[in-house]
Amino acid sequence: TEKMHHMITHFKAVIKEEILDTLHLIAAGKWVKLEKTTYVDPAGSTRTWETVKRTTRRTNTAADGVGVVALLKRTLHKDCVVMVKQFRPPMGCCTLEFPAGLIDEGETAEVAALRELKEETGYKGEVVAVTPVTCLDPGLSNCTNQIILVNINGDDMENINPRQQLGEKFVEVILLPLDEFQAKIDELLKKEKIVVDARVYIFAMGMVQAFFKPRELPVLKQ
Ligand SMILES: Nc1nc(=O)[nH]c2c1ncn2[C@H]1C[C@H](O)[C@@H](COP(=O)(O)OP(=O)(O)O)O1
Repeated sequence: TEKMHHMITHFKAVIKEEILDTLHLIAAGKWVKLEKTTYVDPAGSTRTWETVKRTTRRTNTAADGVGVVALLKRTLHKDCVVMVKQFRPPMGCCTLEFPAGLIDEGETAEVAALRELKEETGYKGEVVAVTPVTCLDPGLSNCTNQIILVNINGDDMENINPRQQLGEKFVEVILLPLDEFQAKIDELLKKEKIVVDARVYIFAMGMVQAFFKPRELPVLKQ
């Protein structure tokens, strides 16, 4: 296993992708393309993989898109996570997601996050933290995201009656209290045919740990 670990950490990965890209294009649409990626595995065998890529990826942006974890903070209200529900054609149903979108040409992830939040929810936020570039479904696609943590001052006049700026999109805004985030998502899932985004549910599980089991001391396992 030590030899295997060495081979994996010294993986030489994809070979001459820029040349093989054009030779091994299987199909291309306006938004996505399907390619055959050639790479060398740890045992030295040359293999191929069917890879989905976005055609919209910019050369000067770190990630394809952003996801926004937006916390709405208002006097005399519980802090709420600002969520969006929308019909997603690939899923054939509605999904519960963090506000999100693709990064436009020349935009930073932070600017894209505040723009998408404003468009999809109407809220004006302030960036609190930014994740590194994260992968989304690496067995399928090279798609990447940065998650931006944003605070929204709900007492600010601008955020009292937020108005979405959607264009051709149809997005429903759902506010869920942070301290009951997982329970409220579970309620929604029971009530309607909706699929929750993995990042959202993992965040919800993390919140349960943070609220109810902070600094749990290590104990002897039974
Ligand atoms: N895979 C896609 N197929 C499409 O037919 N259209 C697509 C795909 N991905 C993006 N888009 C279109 C739809 C929107 O008009 C724009 C921008 O999407 P954006 O709002 O940035 O991202 P999402 O919220 O994740 O849709 O791209």
